[in-house]
Amino acid sequence: MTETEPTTVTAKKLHEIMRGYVKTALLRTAIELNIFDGIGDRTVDADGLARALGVDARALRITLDSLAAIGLLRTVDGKYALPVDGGKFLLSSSPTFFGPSLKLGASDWEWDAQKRLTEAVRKGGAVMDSHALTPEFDYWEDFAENTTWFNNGAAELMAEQLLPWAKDRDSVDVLDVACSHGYYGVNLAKAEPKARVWGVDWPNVLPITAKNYERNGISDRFSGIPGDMFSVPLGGPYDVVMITNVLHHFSADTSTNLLRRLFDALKPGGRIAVTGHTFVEGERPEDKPLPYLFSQIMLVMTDEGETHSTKTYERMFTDAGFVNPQIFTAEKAMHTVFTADKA
Ligand SMILES: C[S@@+](CC[C@H](N)C(=O)[O-])C[C@H]1O[C@@H](n2cnc3c(N)ncnc32)[C@H](O)[C@@H]1O
Repeated sequence: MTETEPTTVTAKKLHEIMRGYVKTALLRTAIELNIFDGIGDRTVDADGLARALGVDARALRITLDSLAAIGLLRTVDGKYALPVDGGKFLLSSSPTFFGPSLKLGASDWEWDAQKRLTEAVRKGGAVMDSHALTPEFDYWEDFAENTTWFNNGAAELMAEQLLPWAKDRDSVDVLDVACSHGYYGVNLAKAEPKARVWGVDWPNVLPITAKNYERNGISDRFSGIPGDMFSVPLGGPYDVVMITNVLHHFSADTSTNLLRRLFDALKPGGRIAVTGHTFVEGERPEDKPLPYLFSQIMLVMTDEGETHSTKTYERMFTDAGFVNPQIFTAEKAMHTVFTADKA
């Protein structure tokens, strides 16, 4: 590990961190009140916008100034406009509207859970009554409904890795474990007409998956397997097993046991495809914060989950019997894609 500049702490930095929740509240409120849609491509004054939105004018002026202070609006001669290119993420008409993500990342559940972080650190895991490991947890319905475009980059990257390999196979039967919205299977099935997908998830989530397959015109190639991925009969054997953004809910040992079960569901010569946040062992959290902050979310959501390193992923694959573990990253993908084969 190389020596670098020592981390400095200033009162300003502490104030910013301490009041980080104010920024979360501002973003939530701006979306809930349709402030960005209300502005659109115009430059508006606070009083007019307050009338249009039916809110208090003084309170809105304060909120608009605060939104400008954190870079989510621009002020022009005392009026307000969206930041340059802001509409891409801030307008509900945009295909990359960020609003739905707030139902997860700024949800009451996540907020309440982080308020109890101290308890979670004392205990070593989730303290909320319902959490990621609770069967039919309603947060997973919101996840399936609202994890929109930002999963697509990794889903595309995974399909790009699987398609050339799948092209010459007689069948492409896919098991998508903990499939949620189903985008990973949808992406593959849309590009590979032979692909048929069986999706495992809790019974309250699978109707949302089915709707997404229907929306994409491929519902005839999707079947749901409702139940607990650790115990439900998985059917098969399959050519491909996917398990995306799930292994970080568990310790490496529990994940390896699950991978062994998935290994058994694959045909010889089959392939497993996994995605997740990860880090390279030896890298410093200071240099690449996201995977470490994601672990912090897993800490309050699960009993033993955390972001696994690339080395841990490789070890989990080989301990579960897989060969040829590979890692793929791309600028467009927020998550890393891993594949490994059943010899
Ligand atoms: C973080 S989401 C991942 C969803 C999707 N694969 C993705 O990459 O975005 C976790 C999913 O796992 C499902 N899940 C969690 N525990 C499960 C279990 N024991 N059996 C079946 N599904 C489970 C949840 O319902 C949820 O849909």
